[in-house]
Amino acid sequence: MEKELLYPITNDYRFDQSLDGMWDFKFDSRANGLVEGWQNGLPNSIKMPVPASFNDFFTDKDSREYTGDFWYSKRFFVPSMLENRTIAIRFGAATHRVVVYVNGIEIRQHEGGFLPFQADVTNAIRFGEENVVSLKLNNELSRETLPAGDTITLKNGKKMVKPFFDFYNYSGLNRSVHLVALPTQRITDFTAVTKLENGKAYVDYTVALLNQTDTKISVELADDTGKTVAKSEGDTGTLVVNQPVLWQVRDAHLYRMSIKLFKQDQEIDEYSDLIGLRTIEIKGHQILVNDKPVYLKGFGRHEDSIYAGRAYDRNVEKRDYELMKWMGANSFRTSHYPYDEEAYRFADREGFLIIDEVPAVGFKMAAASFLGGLDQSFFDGDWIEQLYEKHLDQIVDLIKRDKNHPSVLAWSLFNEPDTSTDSAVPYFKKIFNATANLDPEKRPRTFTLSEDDTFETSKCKQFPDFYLLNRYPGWYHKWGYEISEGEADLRQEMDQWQASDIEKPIVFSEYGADTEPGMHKLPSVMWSEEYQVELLEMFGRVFDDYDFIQGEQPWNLADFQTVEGNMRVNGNKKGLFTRDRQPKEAAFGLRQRWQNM
Ligand SMILES: CCC[C@@H]1NC[C@@H](O)[C@H](O)[C@H]1C(=O)O
Repeated sequence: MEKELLYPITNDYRFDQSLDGMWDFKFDSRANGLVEGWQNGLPNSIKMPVPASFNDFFTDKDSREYTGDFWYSKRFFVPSMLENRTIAIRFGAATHRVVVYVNGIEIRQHEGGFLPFQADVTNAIRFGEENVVSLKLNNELSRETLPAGDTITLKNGKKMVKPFFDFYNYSGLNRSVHLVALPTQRITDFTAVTKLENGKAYVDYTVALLNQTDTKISVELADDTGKTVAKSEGDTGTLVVNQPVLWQVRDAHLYRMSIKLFKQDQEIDEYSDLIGLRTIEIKGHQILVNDKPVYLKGFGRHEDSIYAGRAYDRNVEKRDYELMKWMGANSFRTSHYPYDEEAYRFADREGFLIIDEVPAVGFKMAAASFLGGLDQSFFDGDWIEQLYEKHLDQIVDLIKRDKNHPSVLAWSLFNEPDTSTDSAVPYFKKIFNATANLDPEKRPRTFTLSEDDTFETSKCKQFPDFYLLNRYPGWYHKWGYEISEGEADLRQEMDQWQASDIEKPIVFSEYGADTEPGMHKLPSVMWSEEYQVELLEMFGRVFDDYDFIQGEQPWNLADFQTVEGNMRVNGNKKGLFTRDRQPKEAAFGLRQRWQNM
């Protein structure tokens, strides 16, 4: 659980320098880098881009599939003028775990490959000189890690991951690295929660400090013209905005919240960030934004692109937003892990709603179906206690990092966990109880129900504030000419939800068909573009017949890289767009449906 996750900025008190670029890189297959002194720098290393996954740069299989310890290292200068400040290195993510060394001294460790963390290096660096940061990463999976899987050792001695999910185990420094200099007495966090009443916005805020002695706080809110519209003082308070311009879905308006810290009337720190004035509520079968019902049109996505793997690439993000806007979308789920912080800033600006998901994926032994399936309940495993600690830790940090984004609609605490056995219930009860008050705004919490976890079979329907359904009739069962049976089964389940006393919205968070771009067949067959069109049309017909269905997010926005398997053709091809972001036939049909909604 990180203490400080504020996004790095530069101003008169704070300094932020990127350490992105080419780093030294070296595999440590015998895990003896530490003994050989790699914490002081890497001998006989190669150069590796940061941010990037290392996997797809290589031409040999052993390097691409490498599993185990591997090191990054970089020399960096710290100017003397930064003395008397806290010096830290902030990592956007390191996948999946890391030990941080500076000038040979171990600074800290971090577990969890999709959230930021900060290493305070003040006592290890030398001012006015070159310093060296060395990182020992590890990308193995286990049943007590997020995401879940196994790691095996082959007869040839090579390690290999066996994920309980299908996205590729891209590894490395997948997000930006920053060198930051901070005031020793400083702002470490803030919250801003909006209420709307009688045409005014009331922003209840809190400010957290490191070392509060003799300090005072002032807070201002400025509109997008820079005009101050509200002021307050103190570490908690309410900013009152007359005639607020609200943050609306696909019509975003942002305000800049500026916090100033004074000591004996002298300003010693300032932090500002953009917020949106809006409210979110689940009411009966509806999702309300600013008291108005919203129907979610969007996608499950992946951070995935050619060459850099899972690395955050703002060029890809920009193209994905242009595609989603072209489609008439208004939302997406960060399947199956927290995305880079910039992706949420895109959504804040574009007025997109985000279902923000932790990497609690693979919590289902049958999902290891690429490995022939493992027949037992995941929640009966002896790994559950360890897993719970890491799971809660990552939910805490996810909410701490993303709580002030107007785009965040809800928190997804699992993807397709096995909720078909009683042993799931105590685990879910602990997670949902422990996370009930983490979000100051108390946004809805949910998880995706896999297609084996139906209205009849799931034992955990009592927990979510609304439902995310992953359903694959027409693909994983009742496929091809049998699709009419698949539709009938789906309608039967929807009738059960409708007949129940459950008064919560349902969003379809996954449905789709693998589709080979350019494959055409009349009449359609599976894998053809025509089949994907017909399957999505089938789902559209069902959605239109049940008013408690309040959202549709087909799987996936784009094709993406997966593990190898006899059910994958160089990746998952359920994208509405190809991996290089060009449309398949189904994109045009779905666009027309959404334009007319
Ligand atoms: C029946 C499970 C479907 C599965 N759901 C999780 C996604 O991460 C996968 O990509 C998707 C698929 O297999 O296409």
